[in-house]
Amino acid sequence: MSSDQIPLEVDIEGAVLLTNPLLNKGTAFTDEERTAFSLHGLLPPRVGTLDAQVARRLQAVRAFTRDLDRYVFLRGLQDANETLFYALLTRHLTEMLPLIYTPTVGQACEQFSHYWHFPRGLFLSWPHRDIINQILAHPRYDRIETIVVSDGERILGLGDQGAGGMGIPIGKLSIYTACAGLDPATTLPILLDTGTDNAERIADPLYMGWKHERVRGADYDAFIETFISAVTKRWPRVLLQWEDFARVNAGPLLERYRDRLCSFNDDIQGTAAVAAATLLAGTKVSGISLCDQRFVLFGAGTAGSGIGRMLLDLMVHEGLTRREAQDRFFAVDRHGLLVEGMADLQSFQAPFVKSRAAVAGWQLARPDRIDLLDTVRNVRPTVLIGVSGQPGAFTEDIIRSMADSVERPLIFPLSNPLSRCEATPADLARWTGGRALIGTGSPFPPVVIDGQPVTVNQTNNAYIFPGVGLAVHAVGARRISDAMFVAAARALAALAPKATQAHPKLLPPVEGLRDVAVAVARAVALQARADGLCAGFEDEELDRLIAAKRWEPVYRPYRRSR
Ligand SMILES: NC(=O)C1=CN([C@@H]2O[C@H](COP(=O)(O)OP(=O)(O)OC[C@H]3O[C@@H](n4cnc5c(N)ncnc54)[C@H](OP(=O)(O)O)[C@@H]3O)[C@@H](O)[C@H]2O)C=CC1
Ligand SMILES: CC(=O)C(=O)O
Ligand SMILES: [Mg+2]
Repeated sequence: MSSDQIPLEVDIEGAVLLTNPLLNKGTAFTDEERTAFSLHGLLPPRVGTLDAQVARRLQAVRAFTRDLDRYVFLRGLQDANETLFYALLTRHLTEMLPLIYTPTVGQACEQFSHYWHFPRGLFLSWPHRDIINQILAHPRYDRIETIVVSDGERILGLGDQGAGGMGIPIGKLSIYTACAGLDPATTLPILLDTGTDNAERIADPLYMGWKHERVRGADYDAFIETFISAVTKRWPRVLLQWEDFARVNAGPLLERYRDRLCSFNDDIQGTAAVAAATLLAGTKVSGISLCDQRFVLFGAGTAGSGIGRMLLDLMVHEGLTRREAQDRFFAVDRHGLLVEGMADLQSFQAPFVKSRAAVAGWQLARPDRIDLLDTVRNVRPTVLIGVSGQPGAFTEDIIRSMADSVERPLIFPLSNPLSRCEATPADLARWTGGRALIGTGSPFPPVVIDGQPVTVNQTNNAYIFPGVGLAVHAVGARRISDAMFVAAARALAALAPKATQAHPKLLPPVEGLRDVAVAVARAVALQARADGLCAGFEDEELDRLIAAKRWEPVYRPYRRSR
């Protein structure tokens, strides 16, 4: 008998059972179960199947005209019946992912206080900072193994959404379950509500968060310390993913806590790994090796610095000195190319700052500032990566200039959601005569050039974090090293479909994300073992360990607990 057929002991009945999303089966409760759990009369008489339920909900999702309505419907389904929600998601991943994740989740975070109808996850707010231990102590959280936490300050490229940022931890954890197969009963989305500086949210009478300007500095740090102390006390082996924190906090929080609990920052490390993987696959198509590329990074913040650091490490690993690797790297931020002596340089940007001598002979439009176009004209990059949240920043001039000096330019406008992307794939394809190898953070509508479909790779960290989490739980990793993310990147790059046509795919398709999670998990687990971060295991045990952590969205039979 497979584990899915072993009856589950259930101790609730009637309407209470039907309103428990982890146990509810809706119309799929069998006649025997309806008798055993006092469900007769509460459901229409005909017993249904999961397949029929999926078909019904798919029809309903498709009947809406607006994606935000589809999102609200799907969130309602998740709150009513998680098995059905995940069955729908996993069977129609390509169609559902943009609805529960980027781009739609961006709009959902902005509108959070307007469509909200049912609690999910935990809101830990500054006014309740003294009772965090008490809140976490509830037995309903006994099984928690994975947390995604945000403070809502940098939601995608949409800035501060305050409490509405909760949409992101919910969405990320849905991907953990759909792709990595983590049991939803073991996941917990958390929003740390330390106020918002978004004037629109504060002015909104329906805003549900703490209406107060953001707590900052030492008070903020003390709040996070209280939170982490409570988390590590309650769940010493938990995996915690930091998500969508502002630039000022993202890096420092990762560094402060990565040795205190098993945690990583998805925007820094997950994004770096997916960008590196797409790029490694791209080097095979362009024929230019990693160490021969010239990189321009637009947006030297959280994601940008993570991508930059991983690429530097990879180039050093391939044989360049750190200096040589840095010489191939140019980072443009809000005030232009990062050059020594500039105001507002951040310590995490240090590896990417150019000396004045390095840019001395450059032709510039203005003497006081080196913008992206100047940089592209002078560097003649082979790779252009955007993580700035600035729509339209990759202009026609910039892209045409880049395409003049490289046959297959690698262009990755990674900012989310669609409205924040640095350029549309259609424009990139047009301005480069279809030669660009394109990666975007969110899924775009298909592009056709000269009658040929142009591949747009969805270079999103959803290709990485599910596999990392699966590995952590499968082998009981205590901590997460940068090398584990490099292993994830290499494993993903190795899955790139063989490049046979003019518009090759650099990443496996989204419908393959479940297999990707397993392949990434294998590589990450092996690296965790090599780094001494988990107990030993035999190679041949690994597939079994991974499979044992995978929950499937199927209905198990129930019997009453005695
Ligand atoms: N595809 C993917 O998987 C991922 C995509 N992203 C996307 O990347 C974007 C950035 O995220 P993240 O790095 O965390 O955000 P950050 O705010 O940390 O970084 C953005 C950087 O861009 C800079 N910037 C702002 N305006 C300009 C401008 N006009 N020109 C050049 N630089 C500018 C910012 O400077 P300043 O702080 O001064 O404003 C900041 O340094 C978001 O849209 C996010 O959705 C992020 C993670 C994963
Ligand atoms: C994808 C993601 O993590 C972001 O845009 O922040
Ligand atoms: Mg993010």
